[in-house]
Amino acid sequence: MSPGHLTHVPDQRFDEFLLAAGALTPERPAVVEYAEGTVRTTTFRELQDSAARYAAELDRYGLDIGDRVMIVSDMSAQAVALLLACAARGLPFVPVSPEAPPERRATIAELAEPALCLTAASCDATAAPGATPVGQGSFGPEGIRVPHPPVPGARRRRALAPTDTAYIIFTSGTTGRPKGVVMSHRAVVSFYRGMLAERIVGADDRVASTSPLQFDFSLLDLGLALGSGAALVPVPRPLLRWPTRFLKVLRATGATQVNGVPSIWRQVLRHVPEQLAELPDLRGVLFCGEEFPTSELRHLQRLRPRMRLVNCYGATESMAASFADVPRPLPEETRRLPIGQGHTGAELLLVGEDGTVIEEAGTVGEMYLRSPALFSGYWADPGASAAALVPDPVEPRSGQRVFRTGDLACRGDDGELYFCGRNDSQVQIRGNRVELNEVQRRLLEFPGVTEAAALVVESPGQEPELAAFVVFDEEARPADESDVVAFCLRSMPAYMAPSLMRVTDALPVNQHGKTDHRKLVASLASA
Ligand SMILES: Nc1ncnc2c1ncn2[C@@H]1O[C@H](COS(=O)(=O)NC(=O)C[C@H](N)c2ccccc2)[C@@H](O)[C@H]1O
Repeated sequence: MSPGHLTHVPDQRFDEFLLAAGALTPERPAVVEYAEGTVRTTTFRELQDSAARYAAELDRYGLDIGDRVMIVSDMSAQAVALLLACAARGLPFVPVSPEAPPERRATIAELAEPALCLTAASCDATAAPGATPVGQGSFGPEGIRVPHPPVPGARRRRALAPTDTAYIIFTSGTTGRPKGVVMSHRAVVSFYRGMLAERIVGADDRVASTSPLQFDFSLLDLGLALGSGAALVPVPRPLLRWPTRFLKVLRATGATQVNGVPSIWRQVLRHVPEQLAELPDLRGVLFCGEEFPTSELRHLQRLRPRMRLVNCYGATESMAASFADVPRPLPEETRRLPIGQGHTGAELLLVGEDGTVIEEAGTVGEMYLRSPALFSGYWADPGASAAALVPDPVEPRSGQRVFRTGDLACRGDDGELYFCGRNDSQVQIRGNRVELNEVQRRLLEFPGVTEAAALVVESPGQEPELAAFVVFDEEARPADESDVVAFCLRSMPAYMAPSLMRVTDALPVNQHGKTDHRKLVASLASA
């Protein structure tokens, strides 16, 4: 966008944006689903009708603008219709994956206090422990069923504003409690518009989505597909683990674009590269969430040299921040991928420890994001919100807030930004955010554990792994390592549970008295 030139486009709700392009072509496919060998298509007209039916059913419960609806489901045509219905009624949706353990769902419900918790009729997620039946229900092709509906409260709102909340995504939090990222209709639609300016897909594309609904990557895929008048192809999560079945879904649905974290390609590249090379329709891949190992990226490029590869960088606090095409072919000397400088309408700044903006190439700084797509704040956490949404370092007097990403980067000679890691204890496991402090706190809750450490172990060509070390009280009988892992899995998603667990007599400390992570990692090698 040229400086000073703002095109006037009226604010749209999340659902209005997503249905606008398809309204011009109502008979075209909006969602293409694959189940047990059959492909089922939902047109834009059918999707709009389903959303309208769900919205009318939601009206029965007398909910007010801002009342939350927790949705436990994988991505599907029905789930998309329900997201659209909630948005049309100003009801913030809180997406939770059926894979999330019941205790995690209970924690999110405790924090978000949803008026309704609707579970997809097709999924057998067990009820969260201690959940009261009020507001618990299901949704599916037959509609919404809530056996014990909530009693309507007094209405406090008259009309929805663009700054009202479209959704809240709960992600790993440093305090050991999930953090709720609150995204407004204006923020999400601003991001979607910035993303569409990158021309990643067109109306004839079919965008395969491989992320769970509770990961905002799935919402990016939804906006990229429907916003472009293209079709969304939800890839059934269980099939992702089988490379041949994953490719079979792509072939059967005619997917032309595949979005996902880098690790979804690992097994395909390892076991069935020739099948990937032969896929007839695939012409684009977008990845995000963590760095794509350059060796694997080169392999992918060799197999499909004409395919466009887009590196998407960003955090849930703005859905994403930038897009950068991977150079084709990737030069041999390339060690780091460019992440771009901010999508259309957004700007990534590099800021030094002294708070000044860094312009020169080669100097590492922390990325701050200026964007209309910034989140409203963390749910019920004004302190964390104020620490993340800070005064504009270029002109603090303006009152404009920018997002402190916690990510380090440096500018190349080409002016491009290159990711250089984090400045805190947040790590990415298979593209998912993990706060090591949250894992550590959970380990310390295990009966008898007196000390705990969680860290990430990285080895070339392998996925980063979570390692954990626990020390038991002398009087306590040390538990089996597997019991400690199971204890973590009860309250956290699988990607947050340590895959390397060690019971040890003591944690080594360095000269500052801090846990010596290097020695812990070395102890794994010697074991
Ligand atoms: N392309 C990258 N290279 C390298 N490190 C990265 C990259 N994309 C994120 N990250 C890292 O992941 C962190 C964000 O983690 S997160 O909040 O869980 N969100 C995500 O990972 C997904 C993110 N919301 C998203 C959703 C949809 C499309 C793009 C991005 C960033 O702060 C970075 O540290």
